[in-house]
Amino acid sequence: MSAVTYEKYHDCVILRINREHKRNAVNEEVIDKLNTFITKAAEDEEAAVVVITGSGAKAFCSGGDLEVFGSLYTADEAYPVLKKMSEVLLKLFFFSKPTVAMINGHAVGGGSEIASACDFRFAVPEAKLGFIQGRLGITTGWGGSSFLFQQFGRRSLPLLTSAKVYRAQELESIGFIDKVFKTSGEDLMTQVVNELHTNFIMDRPVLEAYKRRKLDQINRKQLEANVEREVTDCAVLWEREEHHQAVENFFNK
Ligand SMILES: CCCC(=O)SCCNC(=O)CCNC(=O)[C@H](O)C(C)(C)COP(=O)(O)OP(=O)(O)OC[C@H]1O[C@@H](n2cnc3c(N)ncnc32)[C@H](O)[C@@H]1OP(=O)(O)O
Repeated sequence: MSAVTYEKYHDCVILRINREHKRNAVNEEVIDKLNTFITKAAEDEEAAVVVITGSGAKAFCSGGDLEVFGSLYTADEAYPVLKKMSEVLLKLFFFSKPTVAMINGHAVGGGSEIASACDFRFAVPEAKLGFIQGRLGITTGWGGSSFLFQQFGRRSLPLLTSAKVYRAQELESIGFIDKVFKTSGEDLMTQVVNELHTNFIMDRPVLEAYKRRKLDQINRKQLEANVEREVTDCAVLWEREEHHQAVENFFNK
């Protein structure tokens, strides 16, 4: 099965990361497929909204695949891989239609960065989200904190510096998550589509025009420069022993 699937539910496109056995961790195939499918969704005239989610009930995304990313040792090795994913998330951030992260379980590390690049965040009641990169001796490195500051302002810093994992309800109470569904389960995508059809004007040209108004507020060149600095900072921290030890600890737990 493909590492990411492109599914249609009426006028919604669902991009689903399909690596449940690794809690939907991101490897190179996920990066490439997300890139391809974001372009496909932009060209899809039926699609009004794009939803990103993970497969299974346990995780939205557990961040970078630590087996793949763990084999990168130096800053020079880490930089191009971090950069590649940051370019995909920039493309998602500047996507022409509204985007939703449907957080169906844990969203940690890079998973929280994907969620931060979306316009809206919905979650199941059991979902948890954390910018845990600090616990691994690194920072966000896919643009996640730049997207977070852009959308969430000064309330962003505590989420990053704590490196804590938060419950969906806590994040809803501070406005980072827009909607926590009452139940999870197999009909999750039906709930998402119902939510969109109840609370969104599902008229693609109208939604695209409002998305343009949002993006009009943003200095794209500045945000791209911020993301570049974030990638570089993370790559520099990457080669520290603290980081390599934390990755080793995860696999030895
Ligand atoms: C550039 C990237 C920046 C980053 O993303 S840094 C952050 C990297 N991510 C992490 O440190 C999170 C690691 N994962 C976890 O903390 C937990 O797996 C998580 C998401 C809370 C889910 O917990 P559980 O549901 O109890 O699942 P579990 O730990 O037993 O894992 C099940 C199987 O999945 C694997 N897995 C989970 N996250 C992974 C990852 N990121 N990379 C590679 N493999 C990963 C894990 O090793 C386990 O595999 P196995 O079944 O033992 O073979």
